Amino acid sequence: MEVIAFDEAWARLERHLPVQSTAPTSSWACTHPRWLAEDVTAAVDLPPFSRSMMDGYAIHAEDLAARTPLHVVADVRAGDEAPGATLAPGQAVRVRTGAPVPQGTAAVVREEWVDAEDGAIRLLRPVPAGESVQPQGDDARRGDVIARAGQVFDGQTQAVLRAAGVHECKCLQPLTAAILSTGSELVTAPRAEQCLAPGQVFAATDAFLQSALGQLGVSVVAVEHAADDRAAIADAAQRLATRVNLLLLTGGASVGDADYAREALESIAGGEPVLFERVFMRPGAPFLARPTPHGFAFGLSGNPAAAYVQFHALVVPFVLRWLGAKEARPFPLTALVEGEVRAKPVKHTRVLRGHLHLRGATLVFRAEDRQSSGSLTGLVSTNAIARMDGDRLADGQVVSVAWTRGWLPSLGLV
Ligand SMILES: Nc1nc2c(c(=O)[nH]1)N[C@H]1C(S)=C(S)[C@@H](COP(=O)(O)OP(=O)(O)OC[C@H]3O[C@@H](n4cnc5c(N)ncnc54)[C@H](O)[C@@H]3O)O[C@H]1N2
Ligand code: MOO
Repeated sequence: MEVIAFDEAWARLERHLPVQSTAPTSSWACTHPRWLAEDVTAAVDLPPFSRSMMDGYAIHAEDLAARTPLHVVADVRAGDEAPGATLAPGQAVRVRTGAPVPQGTAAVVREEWVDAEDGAIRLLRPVPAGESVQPQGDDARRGDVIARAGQVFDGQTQAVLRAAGVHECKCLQPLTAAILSTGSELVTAPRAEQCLAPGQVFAATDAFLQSALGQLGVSVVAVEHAADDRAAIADAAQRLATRVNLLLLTGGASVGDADYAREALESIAGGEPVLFERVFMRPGAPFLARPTPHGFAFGLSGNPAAAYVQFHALVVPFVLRWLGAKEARPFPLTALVEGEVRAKPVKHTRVLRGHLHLRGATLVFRAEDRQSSGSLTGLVSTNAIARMDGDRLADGQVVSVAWTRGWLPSLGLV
């Protein structure tokens, strides 16, 4: 059986990225994150007109240090049209934040900097030219590129596109996924009164697979379980692979006589041959990948902790690239190791589960104490994985890492 290096596994995945179709996407409807398929240009100037950034008075260039009263000739609110007449020396126009300023405005002097009395204002201090005025097109001019292909299309990008008058853009289509956990020992829908029979375990893995895929905007349309039955697993794999883009099969990926994942993935009609079935990574060596007619199928290890590192180390960056995130790659960040980590010398790439946090301004990774593929409880506090290629990481050494818990770290919740 061929065993390939971690980097070779990623290289093969990259070479077999499915081509995802694009779809027009509204900037006015709330969606899960997607990725832009094309550069986007502003349809209007942003802001569309020169506007006041303060409640105050628009004044002429000759009056920036005026000592004599300025006559207030108009009053403009946000939503009003700009006054038709050009501002002349000696005049002021009362403006509210967001209101268009008249032609001839050199600055807006905020209310706190004037004495206003009887339709006139007196400056309490000189005002620099340009003060509190945002010129039309200051943020972007019509035709400027405001977002690029490969950038994320989420609420933040939608806000920019809307403001710049872009109501629709092209994004890559979102993906659908199915999870198929296999194993006759798995209890998948416990009732309150039901305990484990001898030899049984509660199915755990689909929980984090489903929630992490959801955070990537992948809709998980089916979560199924199959006993260790060759035909049942193959049938479910075929049915699900026809229905969704991404099939994640867990369990039965190893070499035992009841390990049917490879056969099941191979029997999916069409597509290309299995890209790999075993990777020099620990945990997570039994790891299958196969392009299918509708997308892709992975066979992850049955051990939940091994499936977790396989998923975050290779499946997540692959899915992100497939979704259109051009920059996605395994272990994209670096951190300093906190505490020494030692392991048996093997040619495997080890993937450590651990915790990323800030020490001052430095990102620091602390490995969980228990790294065995049989230990799952550490996942409650795990928020990252790190790559270890030798048998030792010294305290303070730079290590490549990946977040595994999305936005939670920035809230300090984990
Ligand atoms: N003779 C060999 N045996 C094994 C090898 C090997 O190279 N030669 N590899 C070992 C390694 S490494 C791993 S990892 C496991 C992976 O095996 P499978 O993918 O076939 O996984 P299973 O045997 O189906 O299950 C392993 C373990 O995990 C439990 N499990 C499975 N699914 C779930 C789930 N959804 N939730 C919770 N727990 C689950 C299952 O009960 C087993 O205890 O193979 C080694 N063996
Ligand atoms: O690859 Mo296995 O996950 O080490 O137990």
